[in-house]
Amino acid sequence: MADGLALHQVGVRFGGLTALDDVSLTVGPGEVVGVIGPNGAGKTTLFNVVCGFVTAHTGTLTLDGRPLRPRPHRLTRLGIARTLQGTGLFAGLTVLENVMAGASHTARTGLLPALLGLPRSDRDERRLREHAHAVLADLGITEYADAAPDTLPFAVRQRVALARALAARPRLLLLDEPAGGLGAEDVDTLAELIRQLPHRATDPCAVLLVEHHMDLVMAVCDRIVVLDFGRVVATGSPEAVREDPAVVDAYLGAAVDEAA
Ligand SMILES: Nc1ncnc2c1ncn2[C@@H]1O[C@H](COP(=O)(O)OP(=O)(O)OP(=O)(O)O)[C@@H](O)[C@H]1O
Repeated sequence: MADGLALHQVGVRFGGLTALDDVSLTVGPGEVVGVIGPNGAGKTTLFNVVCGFVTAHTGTLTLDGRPLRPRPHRLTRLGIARTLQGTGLFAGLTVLENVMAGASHTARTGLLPALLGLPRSDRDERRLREHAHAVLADLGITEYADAAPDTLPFAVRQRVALARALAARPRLLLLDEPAGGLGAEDVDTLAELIRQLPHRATDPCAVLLVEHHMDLVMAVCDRIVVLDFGRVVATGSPEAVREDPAVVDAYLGAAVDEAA
């Protein structure tokens, strides 16, 4: 069975409403895969299934061929990290501390030794701090290390949220609408960053990107999965998907509905 993440015929219902129906997709190592679709197509539900916020009623998930039953608090231990809509940064912590929190599961000592200030927790903290600094440098935001997140422009906060996710050294990064609230120039910078992720010298990772922003998806994805009414209506390269009549139909239908 293939390496990476795979969803096999996943279905989700909310009461009488079918949010996902028979959805299959894969994200292999080194791939950037995008999920797009009009409003209500099921993108957020799919993201939530992979994060473990929503349980699939039918179908299965696998990671490297092994059954995956995601739980939000256990994702990083599986090598999966995520960013959510908005930045979700801790307001009481500095940028550096937020990024350290992203990697804290790698610390060998638990909370108690840290609170008691035991030597091993000092070593752990120094290691986390150095790693967090390296990730900030990698993303070009070292200058904000000591700042409080809520004093920073939104685009920088987004980047800090990404740094926090990357600090966990994921093999797979899940991005939920990372372009939301960004201007055109910031979207271009983000696109460049996402494209690099699978090719980084240290800790390269695959990406599953759920996103409204078509230009971003077209610019960064190797493969795009198009959802409409909870079903996959097309899968392929950006070029193939752009030309696919089912995709044009899905978006045109949505545009006509909105106009009405
Ligand atoms: N917790 C829930 N309870 C009931 N219905 C839900 C719930 N979450 C989503 N839905 C419904 O499931 C369908 C898919 O919603 P979802 O949010 O996944 O779509 P989406 O593609 O992310 O939409 P958008 O682009 O507007 O964010 C919609 O009809 C939505 O109203």
